Amino acid sequence: MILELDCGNSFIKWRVIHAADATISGGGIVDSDQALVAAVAGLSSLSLTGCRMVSVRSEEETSSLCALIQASFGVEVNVAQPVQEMAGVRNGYDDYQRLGMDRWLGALGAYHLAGRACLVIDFGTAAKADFVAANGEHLGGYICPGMPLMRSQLRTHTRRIRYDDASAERALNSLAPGRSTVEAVERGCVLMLQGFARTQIEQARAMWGEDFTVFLTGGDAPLVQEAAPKARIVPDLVFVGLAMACPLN
Ligand SMILES: Nc1ncnc2c1ncn2[C@@H]1O[C@H](COP(=O)(O)OP(=O)(O)OP(=O)(O)O)[C@@H](O)[C@H]1O
Ligand SMILES: CC(C)(CO)[C@@H](O)C(=O)NCCC(=O)O
Ligand SMILES: [K+]
Repeated sequence: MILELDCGNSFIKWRVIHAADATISGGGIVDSDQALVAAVAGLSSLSLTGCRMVSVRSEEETSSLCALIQASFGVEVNVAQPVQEMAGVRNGYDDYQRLGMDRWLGALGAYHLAGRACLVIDFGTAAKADFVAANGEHLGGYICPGMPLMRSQLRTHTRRIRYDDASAERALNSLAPGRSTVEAVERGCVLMLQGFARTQIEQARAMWGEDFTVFLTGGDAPLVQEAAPKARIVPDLVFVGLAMACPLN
């Protein structure tokens, strides 16, 4: 069994797959290293043979999590590293090491799945878009605040925007003009994300006509789905790229 980890800025997504056929025997989302170890250890009949990880965290945080995994489960951790080119995709950054590894693996996974030009839009703590041309050239992308960051900036920098998580969730049953603070903020931020998605799709269309595939991923992808009706929602897109970047046997 292989432990797969996607360490984002706010959450760690994990899953355990069987090495032979890649069937999934467990997975989840946790908000700390300790919660990760507890959740993985709680899987029945766990016998890990390896671990692969992508991290956008600092070197220190990443190596301390690797040490914890090794101490807890006795497996080496294979951490995905930046490269200029892999699986037919060429990194488009001036300095390829600066491109976020979650973005790079998402682009690898998408191009592998689509086999043609693709646009990957990932709605996590940050929202990001990446363009890969039909010949595998990564053209670059965009980064902007995701839902959690937009929300918290408004809450932090205004005196009178205050609401709890439960009312935030209720506010998203519609996108009609808000009639309360919580509705106005939550729906306004969702419309920002949808506008981001629509603009990227327009740009892809200007370059590629209709010959491209849109992938939506990240925890907040469902909020944007209606703005991208033809998109494929692939929650585990980063894991697809991770398996390509860190093959284990
Ligand atoms: N089951 C879930 N657990 C945690 N967050 C969730 C869940 N479902 C949806 N979300 C939402 O997903 C968002 C976080 O997305 P994600 O986990 O992709 O971010 P991240 O990987 O930490 O960030 P980034 O990829 O930008 O570094 C939050 O806004 C959160 O509310
Ligand atoms: C943009 C984030 C924070 C999204 O997780 C991550 O991909 C990252 O830290 N990237 C490095 C900066 C860049 O991609 O240009
Ligand atoms: K991530």
